[in-house]
Amino acid sequence: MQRNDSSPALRADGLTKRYGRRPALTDCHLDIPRGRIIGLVGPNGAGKSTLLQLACGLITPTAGSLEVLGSRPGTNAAQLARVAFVAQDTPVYAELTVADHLRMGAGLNPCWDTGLANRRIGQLGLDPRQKAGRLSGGQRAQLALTVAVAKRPELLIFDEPAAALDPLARDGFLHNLMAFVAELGASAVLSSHLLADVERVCDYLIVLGGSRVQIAGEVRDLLASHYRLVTPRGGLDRLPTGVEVVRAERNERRDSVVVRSDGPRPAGPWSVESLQLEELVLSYLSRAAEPSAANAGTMAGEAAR
Ligand SMILES: Nc1ncnc2c1ncn2[C@@H]1O[C@H](COP(=O)(O)OP(=O)(O)OP(=O)(O)O)[C@@H](O)[C@H]1O
Repeated sequence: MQRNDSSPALRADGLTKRYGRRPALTDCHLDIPRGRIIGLVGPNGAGKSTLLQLACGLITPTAGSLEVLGSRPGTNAAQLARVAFVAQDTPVYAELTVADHLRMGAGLNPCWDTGLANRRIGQLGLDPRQKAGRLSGGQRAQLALTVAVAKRPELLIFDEPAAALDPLARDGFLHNLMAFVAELGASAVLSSHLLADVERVCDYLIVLGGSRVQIAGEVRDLLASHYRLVTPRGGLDRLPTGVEVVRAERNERRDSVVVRSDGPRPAGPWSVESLQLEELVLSYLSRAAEPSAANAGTMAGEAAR
């Protein structure tokens, strides 16, 4: 049941969540189109699970707003049916069999796709009579993915889905995730500490750090608008104007600055190096972790002083 609806997959406006006085998310703004696989990355305690739980309607914001597929999350059964959530550790019911999970999914979800669920279980080679508690970690993750996808949701939400899986199981899981998202024409958001996984499957990135969105955007655009300038030591004063310094590093021989700029890559007495996604993420996370940076970028020239 795919709706012809152009509202964003996720839209956050000043989204803030505090637990008591502890901020988990602070003044977050997001506007993410549909049809993306969104990678949500950030260090422990950055607020990733909090954002995903808000998106499922399991918790509510302290301030600001969040819309999922154009509606407030979890407000009614129809909205719940449009979103599938797989929590950390891909929970399944240990005493229920694989077939029980599918029966339960069919009973609880109005758009349940029995054909898809059975086909998947067959492809995975899972025995429908097997209790879920006796499945391997990889099989449990695949069962949870199957149940989530057979709902035929418009948005799939995964909290660290592949963290406990060995590389082969992870590879299979991610492959299936991409295939399902394409088959359903859905969007997906997954949090992960595994940047290589994010790089492989995600076309949109959110970096959370210190409870704030550090950067968000299409991966392709982010990689095009960020690069590293390298100069001999002391060369930072000669950076071009108009570039935002994300992170500056110097050692005895050279200065190196990761910058953001939407303009053309500047010519000058520096070399320009493209970034891998991992380097881009680490640059923002390093900046967020620096107390003096106050999470704000500096413009060219300021960084060198
Ligand atoms: N139920 C809760 N009660 C109180 N504080 C909480 C609760 N849930 C999360 N927090 C706090 O909110 C902050 C964000 O936590 P969250 O679990 O969202 O981070 P995370 O990025 O998912 O971390 P991790 O990568 O370790 O899973 C942390 O400081 C955490 O201690």
